[in-house]
Amino acid sequence: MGELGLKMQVKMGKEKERGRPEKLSVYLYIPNIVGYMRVVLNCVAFVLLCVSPTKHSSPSFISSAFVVMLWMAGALVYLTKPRLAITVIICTRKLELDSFLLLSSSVSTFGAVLDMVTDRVSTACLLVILSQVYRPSLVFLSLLALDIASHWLQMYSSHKDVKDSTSWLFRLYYGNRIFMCYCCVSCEVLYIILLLIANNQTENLLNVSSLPSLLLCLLSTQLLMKPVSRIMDTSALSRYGEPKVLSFETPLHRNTLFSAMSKPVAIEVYNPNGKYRVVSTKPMPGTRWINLLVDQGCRVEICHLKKTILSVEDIIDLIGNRCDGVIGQLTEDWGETLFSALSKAGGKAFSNMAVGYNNVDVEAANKYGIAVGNTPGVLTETTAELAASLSLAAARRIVEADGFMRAGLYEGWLPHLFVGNLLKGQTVGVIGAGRIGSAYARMMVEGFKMNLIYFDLYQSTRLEKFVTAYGQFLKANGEQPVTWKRASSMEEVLREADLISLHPVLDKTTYHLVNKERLAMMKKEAILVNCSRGPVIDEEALVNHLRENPMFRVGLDVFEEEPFMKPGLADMKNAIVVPHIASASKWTREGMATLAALNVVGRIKGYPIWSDPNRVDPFLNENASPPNASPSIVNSKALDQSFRKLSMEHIVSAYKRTKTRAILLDYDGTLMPQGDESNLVFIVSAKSREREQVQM
Ligand SMILES: NC(=O)C1=CN([C@@H]2O[C@H](COP(=O)(O)OP(=O)(O)OC[C@H]3O[C@@H](n4cnc5c(N)ncnc54)[C@H](O)[C@@H]3O)[C@@H](O)[C@H]2O)C=CC1
Ligand SMILES: O=C(O)C(=O)CO
Repeated sequence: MGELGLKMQVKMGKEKERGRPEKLSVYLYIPNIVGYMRVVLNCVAFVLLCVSPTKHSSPSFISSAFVVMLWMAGALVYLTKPRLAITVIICTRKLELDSFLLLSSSVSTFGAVLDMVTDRVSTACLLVILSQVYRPSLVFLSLLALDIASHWLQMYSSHKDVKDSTSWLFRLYYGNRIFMCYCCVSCEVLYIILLLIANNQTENLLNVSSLPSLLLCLLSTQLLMKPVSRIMDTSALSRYGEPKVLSFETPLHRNTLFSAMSKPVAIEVYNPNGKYRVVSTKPMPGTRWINLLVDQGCRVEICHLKKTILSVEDIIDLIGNRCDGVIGQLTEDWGETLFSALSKAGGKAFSNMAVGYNNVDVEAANKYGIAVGNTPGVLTETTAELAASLSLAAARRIVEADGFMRAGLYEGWLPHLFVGNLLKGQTVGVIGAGRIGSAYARMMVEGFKMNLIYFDLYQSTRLEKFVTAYGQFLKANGEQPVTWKRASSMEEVLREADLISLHPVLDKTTYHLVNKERLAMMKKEAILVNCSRGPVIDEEALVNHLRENPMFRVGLDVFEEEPFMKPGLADMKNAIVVPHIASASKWTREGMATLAALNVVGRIKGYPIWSDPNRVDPFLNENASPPNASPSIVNSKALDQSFRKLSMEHIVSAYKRTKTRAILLDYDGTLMPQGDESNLVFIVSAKSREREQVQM
């Protein structure tokens, strides 16, 4: 650990310069200094005593008794620990008390203390005997004091709180069990050798009638107990599916020296010495996002608080007094208070792990110059697929039928049993035909040959072209062609469609977009699906409508006051309700985490903003490094007006200067150079929603 300590010490010294809390750096220094003293003393002891071991007559009765007591205590703890761990695991699995599991493992404060105490008992036994059989005994007693002090201090600072993948030494130590084992037992082995040397000079080691020999045999057994108990422990934990708990890659961060003893702070830290501090308010799927942040020099802190929705106060605590960026969740209230706290902590970026950002006060972020990221594109198809699933489940009454079967009510096929709606040839209505709305429309048109009617503030020519082409294809094959219509009002969609799916953003214009009056306009047997945001529907009005119209069905992924449902909704057989899982596919969630992380680090490092948030594939390719850009920053214009001020003249002169190959016209008003000199592309403000590529 000595060299590791040095590395940590040097890095922490630098850290201090960057303004980390000094308290932590000091704590990290102490164990390392103590550690070095230990190494030096070990060497002195070894040389001194190998050269001229002065055999002490015989250990006094008191010290022998002390040694035996220590040994017994150590052995007892070792013998009971694996069993204790297994019992706790079984109980916690049954009772779902994960915190207990954490407590019993060696990454919790309690588990780590237990670990340390048993180790120290073992070392103490040897050192006390050595101090009796050798002179000067003071060396051994000092070694014992140092051993205890250094391990105790280390536990509350760097010990097991390290996953610095950039350091070859840490990788070797934490990634290689054999090397780690060697480091852990080498001191004890050294002491045993000393004991053997001393005993060999006078008596037969196997002479169990002599007290030192007997103790030596017993102690050797105890040294073996450590690896044996570890193996039992690890295999027991992996059998119960929690090998991660014992892994050194899942450290608990202890950010203050003593408060950690009573209340472990549930923060997982990666790359503790990273230059930029990025906090994630929740653990997010996959590890790529962590690796990408670490590669860019970030210290990543992941909050593991059991609470599902973090309060503003919780997040203020997480931000602390130095934080460069935060990755947050759509359940959190990112307003003036949090942006002000983040700004005070030196923060530059926040990203929602979501495409929707109605939980974020973008004006407040602008005020503090903080970038707000979101995660478009990666969840488009996944979300559309859930909307399609809810549409089918509602049309064919799948959930009702499933409950019927499970209740043992099925007595045989009947002509009227769970009759639902055929989708083919009917009209699908889409409100908000953006990325997800369009993807959903294509699925329903192509998959079920439905006609399309949509309402959006913008024309979706690409979607229209798709339906036209598909209609022509069907016609050419002798089938009834599908049709499309862009409605001039939302009411038109409500009146005409048989199945309506809501995909707008949530803002002032879409709040209670579907209310009592508009529900009344819909067909009595229509199906309504909502995978956008709960408040787009007046949920109370919906419950009444469902009650009065039993053949009207809904599929809801989102609710007005999540996680709650309005009274009565849960009792409605004509409602299918799922807990906001529309984007919940593994690939998508991992991709969302990646985009959110890259948004934050991109802003921190001053990278440009990606030209097209609808085409984020280059960021999601796991086999290549992502572009040095923030994939999607929603307030880019407000943060950097200069992008917008560039005129066509600038573009043309830039084209001539740099041999730009193409210009992309985009609706969102940002102007961003992308690519390298030889392949420069500008994104130019334009009124049209559709993108055109103009070859120059
Ligand atoms: N349930 C879930 O898990 C998920 C929900 N979402 C929600 O879906 C929303 C849409 O996501 P994307 O399609 O990626 O966004 P998008 O920006 O591509 O599409 C939103 C569309 O809504 C339209 N719109 C805005 N105001 C409107 C109005 N008053 N009337 C009609 N249309 C209006 C916009 O013009 C735009 O075309 C997100 O904002 C989010 O709230 C997104 C992903 C997953
Ligand atoms: O991305 C969003 O907006 C969600 O609702 C969760 O995927």
